[in-house]
Amino acid sequence: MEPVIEVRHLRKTYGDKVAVADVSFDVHPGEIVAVLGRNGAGKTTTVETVAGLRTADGGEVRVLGVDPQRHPELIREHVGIQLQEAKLPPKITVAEAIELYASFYAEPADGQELLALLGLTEHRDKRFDRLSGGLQQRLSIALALVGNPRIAILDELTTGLDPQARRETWALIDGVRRRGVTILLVTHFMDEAEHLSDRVVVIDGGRVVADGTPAELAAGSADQRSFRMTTPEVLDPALLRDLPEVTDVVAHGREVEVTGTRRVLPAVVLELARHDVVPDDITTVRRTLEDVFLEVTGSPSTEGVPA
Ligand SMILES: Nc1ncnc2c1ncn2[C@@H]1O[C@H](COP(=O)(O)OP(=O)(O)OP(=O)(O)O)[C@@H](O)[C@H]1O
Repeated sequence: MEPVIEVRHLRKTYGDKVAVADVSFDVHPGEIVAVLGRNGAGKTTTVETVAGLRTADGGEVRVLGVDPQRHPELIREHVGIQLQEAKLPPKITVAEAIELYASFYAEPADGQELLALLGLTEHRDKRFDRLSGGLQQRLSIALALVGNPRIAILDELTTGLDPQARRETWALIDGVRRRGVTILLVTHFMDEAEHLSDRVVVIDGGRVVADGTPAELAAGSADQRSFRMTTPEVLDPALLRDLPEVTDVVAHGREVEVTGTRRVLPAVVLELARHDVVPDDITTVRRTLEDVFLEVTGSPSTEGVPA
């Protein structure tokens, strides 16, 4: 199937500041793709360019086959966008906001159904300024979906929410996906990307540093393996570091973690045997997305509960 979003060598600068240096990725129909990266990585600039809200300085963006800058009416009709800060009149109620947004579209979604999908039915008469952060967030998602979009762009979906509200929001996104909406999601939370998305595009310093399914990213490159073992005596890591199959050795006392090529395990065991060392408790190491993030960006992602 043709991708519904194609980004090729996107570049965007603000004066001297390079916000996006070179970003390319595709999104296919029905996929949930997370754009993951720390603050300032260039995520928002990227997705706002996809939505036609910013103009690229270089590269190419195609949404549903067209340049979003040239066909704003098509983008408005088929792309729903939830931006970082929902700006609504303070006194508007939940139901009124949905009705107002629905009036912008020729064929809007069923407002009642949307309220139910997002758990807002019982809050329909509450004023916007009286809603908790979690409810405001849900309303902003509902508003992004009210035009029955084929693509929804959700930026920092759960920032500022408590852990329970985050989990609830995740469950709602699963519901949105089941409606067949393609979702481009911006997040700086690893667990969110891992939980919600089919594919993760990691952006750092305005460039894509990794792109794959959460499982692919966690598995690492096909040629890389890591394992842990315990040795009878504390081992001099230099013994293993010189092997051509080994790329890294980390020792904590008798516990050693070795990373290397596909053949690293037999090479290490053979080398140890030459020194009469028989390792014990050999286990292969499965990397998490957090490890991948660390590896490709050089520092941890934002962890834990949003501030
Ligand atoms: N309108 C603007 N004018 C000048 N600089 C900008 C503008 N918008 C973004 N930037 C800068 O471009 C870089 C990328 O910003 P962007 O908002 O795309 O990153 P982000 O990954 O979405 O970060 P955040 O999670 O903080 O929104 C940042 O250094 C930011 O300060």
